[in-house]
Amino acid sequence: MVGLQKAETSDFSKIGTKVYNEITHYFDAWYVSASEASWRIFHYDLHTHSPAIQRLAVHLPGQEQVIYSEGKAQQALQHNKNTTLTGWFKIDQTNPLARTISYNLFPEHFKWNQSSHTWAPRKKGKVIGRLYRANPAEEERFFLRLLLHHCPGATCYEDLRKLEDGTVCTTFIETAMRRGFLQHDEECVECLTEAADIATPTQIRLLFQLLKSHGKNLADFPGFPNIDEPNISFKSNLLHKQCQYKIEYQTVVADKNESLLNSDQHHVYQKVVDATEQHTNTTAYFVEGPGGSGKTFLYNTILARIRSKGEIAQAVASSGIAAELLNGGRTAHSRFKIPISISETSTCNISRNSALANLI
Ligand SMILES: Nc1ncnc2c1ncn2[C@@H]1O[C@H](COP(=O)(O)OP(=O)(O)OP(=O)(O)O)[C@@H](O)[C@H]1O
Repeated sequence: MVGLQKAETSDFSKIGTKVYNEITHYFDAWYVSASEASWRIFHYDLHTHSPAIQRLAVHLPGQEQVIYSEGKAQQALQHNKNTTLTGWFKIDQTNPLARTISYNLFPEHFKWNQSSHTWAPRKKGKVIGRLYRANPAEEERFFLRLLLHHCPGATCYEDLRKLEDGTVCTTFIETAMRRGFLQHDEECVECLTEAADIATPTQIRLLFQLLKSHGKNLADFPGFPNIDEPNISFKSNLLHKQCQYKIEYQTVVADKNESLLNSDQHHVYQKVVDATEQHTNTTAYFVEGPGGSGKTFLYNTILARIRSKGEIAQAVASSGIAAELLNGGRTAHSRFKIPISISETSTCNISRNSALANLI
């Protein structure tokens, strides 16, 4: 389904000198495609979520979130309600079945009542539980989260710190260590694997820094690459993306489309493809034709042919809508960092050793 597309009509030079209401601007110039319009007319779901997910609080004793109006902090504290975690401790005190289920699996068998802030046995529906994320740098909270995955039946925080022989540890870190949850660095591997899927590059760099500060490297964990390898070559993300086109697929597309080109299209196609083969040729070609005459089809055929040779072809257009129609297309402003307000002396904002400079 084609999503919402914004037709830009405003005068960008005025941004900053007058009040710019981005939301009004968005709705005023809102383009609804035919497929989206029919989707909305038939009231199809815009998004679904299956199975439902119950988010589970993970907080240290007395550190749960309390929401209060200004000046009513004391009252809010007195009437503080259970969180999903303290509610789990409570039901474990009275319900023998609840005591057999760990916190992360609890929503599959028990239902959280949002108004009474209590758990009750689930009668219908499939719901899975997800504990809020904790950063390893938070230490105690991180290890509490770890213990909550493995220790069913806790009726208070102290129970979570209890060892099998009844000894109560002073911290969650100590409990996790003594119960053997950290023996093989498995938690670190899990943490890195999870980070690879969901963390931002900054968060990943922080994790890497944390590993280094403990004298470890990725290569210390099975299945992770040794990034100290001297011969390893790193491509920038930009370059990497451009090299990801599958040559076989691009060849099939180029061959198929080439056979369909009409004589005018074929004439331009041959000229441009021949020019790309001579790498010193810097000729600019302009293709003109009425709407629907096959210009975009021609561009995509040329792009596929160049990419089928393992070479890089940058597809750019002056508007987002036009760029969408080109395979791997971007707006020229975005790709080449062209300033929005330009003067005679404007230049593209590309620094010398950047990934973009390298790509170009
Ligand atoms: N040689 C061809 N063989 C088969 N289909 C073609 C050919 N050329 C164009 N088409 C088809 O014709 C339709 C219109 O072509 P296209 O979108 O490329 O035109 P355009 O000139 O870029 O239009 P506009 O200027 O409105 O963007 C598309 O569905 C395209 O796939």
